[in-house]
Amino acid sequence: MATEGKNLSEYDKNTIPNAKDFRFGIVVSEWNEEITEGLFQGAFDAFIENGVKKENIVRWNVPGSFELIYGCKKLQQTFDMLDAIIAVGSVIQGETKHFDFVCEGVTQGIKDLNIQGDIPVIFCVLTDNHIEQSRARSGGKHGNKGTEAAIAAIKMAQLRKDADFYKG
Ligand SMILES: Nc1c(NC[C@H](O)[C@H](O)[C@H](O)CO)[nH]c(=O)[nH]c1=O
Ligand SMILES: CC(=O)[C@@H](O)COP(=O)(O)O
Repeated sequence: MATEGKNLSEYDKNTIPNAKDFRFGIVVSEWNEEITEGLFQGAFDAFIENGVKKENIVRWNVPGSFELIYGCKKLQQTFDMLDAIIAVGSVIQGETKHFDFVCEGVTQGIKDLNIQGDIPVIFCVLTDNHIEQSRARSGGKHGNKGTEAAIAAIKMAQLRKDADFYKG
């Protein structure tokens, strides 16, 4: 189902693990700040609504979505007690193929961080044709992808905790 057929902000609270002891990082791209601030707020609010303590949420900013890769890598290394990280970005098609390379680079880079690192990195990067699509997905008619990302982060933090428990 495409985003068009669902609301990114809707979730069943009964399926969300207890997040009160989890610690999260959010790395936010400054490109398309109107959009990325909306995504950040959606994620932050969802964390608080699900019991995460404000003091357990750390935010770093990076210049653009391509820098999310390095920023998330350094956050993993610097705060190794984090339970999950969200990478927040907004890439909007321009006149050239740059959009394609930024989107592909960020996607592959964040994928690599999930393979190489031990802290899950959640992909909260909008890749839109125009800003109206971005607005619709960062608190507009389709909800907020930041909310969706926070829920994913909580679920992956719980999966990681369960895996470590079973590993002993
Ligand atoms: N056009 C967009 C960019 N471009 C900048 C790159 O992300 C990067 O910062 C630059 O190439 C220097 O390494 N970034 C976005 O996040 N969104 C865009 O629409
Ligand atoms: C995603 C981008 O880098 C893009 O917005 C840059 O715009 P342009 O392709 O017109 O240089």
